[in-house]
Amino acid sequence: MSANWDEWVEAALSKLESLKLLRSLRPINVSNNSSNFDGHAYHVFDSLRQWDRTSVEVTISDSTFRNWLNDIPSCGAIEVPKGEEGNVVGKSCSRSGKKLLLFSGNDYLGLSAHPTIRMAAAKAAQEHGMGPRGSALICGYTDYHGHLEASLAELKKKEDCLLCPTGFAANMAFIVAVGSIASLSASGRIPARAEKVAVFSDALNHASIIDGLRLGERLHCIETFVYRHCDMSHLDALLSDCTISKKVVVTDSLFSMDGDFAPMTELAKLRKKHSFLLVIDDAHGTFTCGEGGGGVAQEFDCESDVDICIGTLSKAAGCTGGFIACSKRWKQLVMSRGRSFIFSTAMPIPMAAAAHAATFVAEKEGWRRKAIQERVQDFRDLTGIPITSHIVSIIVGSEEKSLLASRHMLKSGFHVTAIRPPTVPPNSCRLRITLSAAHTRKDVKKLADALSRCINFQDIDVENTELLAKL
Ligand SMILES: Cc1ncc(COP(=O)(O)O)c(C=O)c1O
Repeated sequence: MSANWDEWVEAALSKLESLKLLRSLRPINVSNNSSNFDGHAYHVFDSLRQWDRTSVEVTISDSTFRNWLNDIPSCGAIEVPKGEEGNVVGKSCSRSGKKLLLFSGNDYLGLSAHPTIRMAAAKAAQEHGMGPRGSALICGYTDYHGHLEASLAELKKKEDCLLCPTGFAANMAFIVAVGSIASLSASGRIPARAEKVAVFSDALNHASIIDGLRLGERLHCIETFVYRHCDMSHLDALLSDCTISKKVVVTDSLFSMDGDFAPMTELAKLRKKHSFLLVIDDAHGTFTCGEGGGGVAQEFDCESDVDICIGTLSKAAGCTGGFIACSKRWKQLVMSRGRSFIFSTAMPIPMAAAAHAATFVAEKEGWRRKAIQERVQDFRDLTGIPITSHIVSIIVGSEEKSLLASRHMLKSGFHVTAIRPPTVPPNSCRLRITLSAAHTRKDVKKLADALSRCINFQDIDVENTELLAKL
């Protein structure tokens, strides 16, 4: 991190201390067995097992299937499939409904059903229930949370880590906290322009980053500069023109809707040139990328160039929750100023226990990352589409075309969602396909066959991964 940023954080913390606004975590020890956390209790496996299929095989009722085909809006009431005698599923009746193969979830390693992770959650629930319910600053933070933070800090090669209720909350908390540096150092009540924090944000960043920036602007702390997607010349020019000294660049590391990687090496070079704080949202890269699952920065060998790594436990870890891996001083600042952290209940103990087990399993079961890469290669071989990650974005254009394609896939037995505005810009509606370690080559072959009946693979626009729909 640039020396300036260290100084600004120190000054903000001193100011908070003088105002008696510095906050602390006070872990409550609920576990009397620290061996819970050293990995001894965790079993790992060396290949795909039957339970992994739970994360990609689902059933929906016949009426839900019909509603989806006809795009009938629903509030999600679940219709319990009935057996011949009308018994509830799980008693004596057979399960009816439509079986689908999911190519739409974010459980990239297939860990949500892993026995070690189930066991960790179940054991913690048996022993502690949900644990103390309250914000982490009041009574919601336990030794389970502390151990999870330590394992995530180690994974991300950072000094420390702060858990948040979700990844969305983590991005909001960090951005509001970084903006608070402007208000804490301002000479007047409202920061003057030069005292603000200039945040440079990729045009395709996740909604939680955008909302955090909107809030920071509303609080008169942040001025936002949006650079064209992954366009480093544009970013360089914006940075060079900007007279605000406190500069931050924030980017998704692997873009959730497009499946492309941020240009990490170029970002690291620009960071040296302009001394900005580099913040990445590694929601889709954590556990899936890098040799040990350390994420996109590990994959691109630039972990030390990333100052702050934000992530989620709701995707490849198969759990839920968010985190900010950073220095101890940054952690103190976010704990004291990040409102979506401060004013929200801490994650339940079983979830912290499950995520801790998932962190361990994800690192040890490296074959899962290899399996994802193999599925990516299978998809490339079968379709000729030069995808670079496990998130496949097939742009079909209009909303109507994307819905037709998604309906065709549904009829063929695949859950592949059509992504439409406001998630993506108008006329760039797409099919978003996600590949997981729980998929087999056979699954990808069947998917490609079904896709080939609604998409012309040869008409691909490689630049935009854009395809012409046959429908
Ligand atoms: C890039 C990115 N960041 C953050 C989030 C939010 O994570 P969570 O689902 O844990 O709130 C998501 C999830 O949709 C995401 O795709």
